[in-house]
Amino acid sequence: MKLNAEAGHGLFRSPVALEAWTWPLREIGEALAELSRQSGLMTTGFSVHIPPMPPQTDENRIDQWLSMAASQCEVEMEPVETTYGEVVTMLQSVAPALLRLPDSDDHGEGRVVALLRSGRRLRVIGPDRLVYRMAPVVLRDVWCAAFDQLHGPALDELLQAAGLSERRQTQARRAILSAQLGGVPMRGCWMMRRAPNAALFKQAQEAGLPRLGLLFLWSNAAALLFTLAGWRLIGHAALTDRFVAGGLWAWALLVLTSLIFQSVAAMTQGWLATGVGSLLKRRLLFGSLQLQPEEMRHQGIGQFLGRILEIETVSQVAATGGFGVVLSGLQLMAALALLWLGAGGQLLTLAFGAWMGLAGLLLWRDLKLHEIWTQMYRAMTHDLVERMVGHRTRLAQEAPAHWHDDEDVLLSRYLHQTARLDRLQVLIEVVLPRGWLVVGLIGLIPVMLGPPPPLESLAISLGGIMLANQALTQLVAGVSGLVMATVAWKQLQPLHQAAKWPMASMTVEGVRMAASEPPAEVGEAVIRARGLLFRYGEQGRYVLQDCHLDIRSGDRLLLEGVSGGGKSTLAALLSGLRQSGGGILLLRGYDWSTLGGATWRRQVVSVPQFHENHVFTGTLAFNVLMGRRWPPDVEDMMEAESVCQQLGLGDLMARMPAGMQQMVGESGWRLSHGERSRIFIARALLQGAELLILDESFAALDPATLEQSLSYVFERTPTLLVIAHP
Ligand SMILES: Nc1ncnc2c1ncn2[C@@H]1O[C@H](COP(=O)(O)OP(=O)(O)OP(=O)(O)O)[C@@H](O)[C@H]1O
Repeated sequence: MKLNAEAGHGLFRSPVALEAWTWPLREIGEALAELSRQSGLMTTGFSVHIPPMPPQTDENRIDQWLSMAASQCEVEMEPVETTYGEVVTMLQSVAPALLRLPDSDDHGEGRVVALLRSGRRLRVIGPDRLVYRMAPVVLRDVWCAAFDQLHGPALDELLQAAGLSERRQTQARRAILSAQLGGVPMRGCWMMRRAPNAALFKQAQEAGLPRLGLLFLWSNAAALLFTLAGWRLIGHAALTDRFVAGGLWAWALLVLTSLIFQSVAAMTQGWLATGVGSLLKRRLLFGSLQLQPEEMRHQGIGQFLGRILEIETVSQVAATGGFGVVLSGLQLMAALALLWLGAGGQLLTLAFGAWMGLAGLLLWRDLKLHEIWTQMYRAMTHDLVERMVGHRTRLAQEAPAHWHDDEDVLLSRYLHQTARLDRLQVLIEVVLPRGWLVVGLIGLIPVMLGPPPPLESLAISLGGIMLANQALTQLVAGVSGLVMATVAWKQLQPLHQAAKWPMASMTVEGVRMAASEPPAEVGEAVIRARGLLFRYGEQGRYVLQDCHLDIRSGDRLLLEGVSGGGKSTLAALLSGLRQSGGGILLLRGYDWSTLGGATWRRQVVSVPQFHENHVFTGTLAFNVLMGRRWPPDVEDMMEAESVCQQLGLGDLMARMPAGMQQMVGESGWRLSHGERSRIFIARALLQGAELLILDESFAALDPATLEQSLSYVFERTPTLLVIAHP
């Protein structure tokens, strides 16, 4: 197949075969590595080689392979969906991206396009690492070829019969197909982004923040310079008593130019604030998702909530405080220059330097007091949330007279600290800027006592004193904001640090195994455990000791034992939610570090006990299809509905007005204990794992529903381990 792509950077312009600028599907990992290199998103010098993907067409597995390849290349691939009618618009903005073409080439194998640049001319990277340029419609035609071929022939006949020229026919064909198929969803595109755990500065660079910062600095400096020039002009005219029309025009022009620069600075400030805010939020949200559930529990929900609230402080106050400080820095420099040039000379400049030193000391003290105050404030939020969560226990356990004792102590300490902080704030916000005016005027007294200075240099000194006062006011406001943001940032450190951890562990071997190995044959070893050891914490007693276990494909096992005997702990080890403290644990012959956590957890799925599991606020479909690619396609939805029906949830779905799209969870449709436990089972079944572990999942079901659900689970699961009490 030949298409009108141009090779190189315009070196030659002959039509190039499709095979030259598209990659075989099995080399999708290599295409991704090359794309991340050429787009500049991968910064490490060494070359990454991703082995060929085992042959397959399953979208989920291709997704998995891509995620693995992306994690090796410091990027993240996000699936993008569009519609037939919007393909060209999407291609013009989606790069860097990978596009999977329908399996229609001569070898019956799918192909992939590595889209490097979007715009009016697309640039794609071929397997020879050369860049090819083409119009968006060329790629559109290739991507949509399957649809066009389906509907095209009948249309072509009609257009030929209409007697249109060839060019008009092509245009009319595209327009009619767009109108007919405009809403048809198009999948198979993945947008490439820098991984959220990449260095913060790199992400800021990508968002163009340093450039915006420079523009902000530059426009403010220019605005200040033009304002000072305006003052100079008008001051000179006033002192020499020489007002001329030309001078007034020049002054108006200077003021107008300064206004223009101020507007640019204000606009840039807005863009910067939004950019910094969204960057921080994205980063910290990613960090919070990286935390282990155990860690969150250890910190408590109150501490966690307090931290989340701090995100808002950092993103809002850091930006506004930062702008204030930058602006005041510029004004301070200008004020120092004026003070030096004016009648006050060295003495006044030194006095201002000393005053700045005092300001620095007070602001440092402010930072320290603020830190203590924020810790108290967060401890109170933590305490309040914990008390709200456990208020019934408190009502039952404590005498009414003592219900609020601890709160009173916390509150009085907090108020004491607040009063100290308020006193310091008065000093900083009121005394510091106004006090300087007094000091500045006193600094001029020696000048006034000597021979009278020229009026112009006296005016410059006065201008310098006023400007320094303005700069101090600005500085105080800016630094106060920065102090708050610094303290909040310290609170957010655990989230920020967590955002630097490597993403969900995916190894080449693990993904290759998941993508290529056929399901285990009946009787083949799935799990092999030898001498497993486990205890909670460093000091606790061993919950599992010298544990041996073999699970083979096709097994239906029942695990019974005394309460607290370690059954759920074993399930957590087998499903990769916890790591054993010793012994050997193999999944189909591979250990944890070879397979990587992501593959392990896909192969063994566990439904934990009721209190450890969650129905999320979202649709029923979302809750049962969480283990699959989202958004789901029609087949996923049909399968999910059928699984729910088979687990006896048909009645519930019939009662729900929106069926599978009904909102469930905290604020949605209320579900019974038994309904929730079957939603958990459906979620696990739909993940299609090799081994399913059900931990007391049937406890809330009546005998008939239990039998129906159990026989369906038997039917669908290759290997099953059920934990139950006798
Ligand atoms: N997160 C944890 N931190 C510390 N100890 C724990 C933790 N989870 C469980 N344990 C302890 O480990 C032991 C085994 O608990 P596990 O939940 O595995 O038992 P089980 O056999 O599943 O019990 P049951 O049949 O009552 O559900 C118990 O003594 C329990 O107190």
